[in-house]
Amino acid sequence: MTANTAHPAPAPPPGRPPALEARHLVKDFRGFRATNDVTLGIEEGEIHAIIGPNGAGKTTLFHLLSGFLTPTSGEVRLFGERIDTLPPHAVVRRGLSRSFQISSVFPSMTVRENVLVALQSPTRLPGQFWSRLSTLDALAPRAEEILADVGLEGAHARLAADLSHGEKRQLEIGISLTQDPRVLLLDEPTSGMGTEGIARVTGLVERVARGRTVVLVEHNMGVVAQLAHRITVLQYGAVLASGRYDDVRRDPRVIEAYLGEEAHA
Ligand SMILES: Nc1ncnc2c1ncn2[C@@H]1O[C@H](COP(=O)(O)OP(=O)(O)OP(=O)(O)O)[C@@H](O)[C@H]1O
Repeated sequence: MTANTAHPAPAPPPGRPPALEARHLVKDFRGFRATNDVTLGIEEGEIHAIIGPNGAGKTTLFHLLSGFLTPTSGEVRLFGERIDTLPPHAVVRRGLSRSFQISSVFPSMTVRENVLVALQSPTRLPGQFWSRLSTLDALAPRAEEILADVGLEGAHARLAADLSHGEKRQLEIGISLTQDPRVLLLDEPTSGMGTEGIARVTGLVERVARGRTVVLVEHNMGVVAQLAHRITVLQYGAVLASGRYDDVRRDPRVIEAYLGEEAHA
């Protein structure tokens, strides 16, 4: 398996801070250290995969990076600005959006309604939870655009409950895009999918990554190899290795800890 050659890793803009940065992040849960001194810089325009065995701390790191958990110590910075002290909605306003491993889709609404509700969420229209119909009309073209971006243009009138698992993931990514994120965090976007769904969502991530920074947790190493410019391997909450896919997969510590035989392929 070879690394992402379709688009080379972007060169970090000189003098600019990373898009997303963790500095000495620590998270303790009642004495258990789930995140152990994680320092990590993700450059603007990069697709960065976070991998590691079950329980390695990937989801906890995601929660910390997106403001859903407050670190015990350390810092998170978005384009140089500290965000670890901000609530999640304030982090979204600054340009970071995430999708969830647990579905965030409203099943009893249509696909289009799900996107419209997200478009008029309080993070976009402060002080209003449910806007007037005229506002909904104004948002309709953007909703159609997002549905086309995620390949659901033909499904806008269907109930979200009736979507396939893969289509739900497409819709979740669409919902994340309503916030116009500069940095998009995707938690296991291909989990539970067959070959066809994996190929569709991988292509979708490639598309939405254009002009954005994407960080994803992903177990499927084929997907990681195809998408990621750089990867970070977590083990016991700490960074075991971080760098270009081809370099990291040859790191003997990574081979021993995680990749196993696949790394020799
Ligand atoms: N709220 C919590 N309270 C106590 N322990 C927690 C909490 N959240 C996570 N942990 C523990 O922290 C460790 C890391 O969990 P985390 O879910 O971040 O790992 P992961 O790499 O995402 O795992 P998986 O691949 O299975 O999703 C695990 O041992 C988990 O039991």
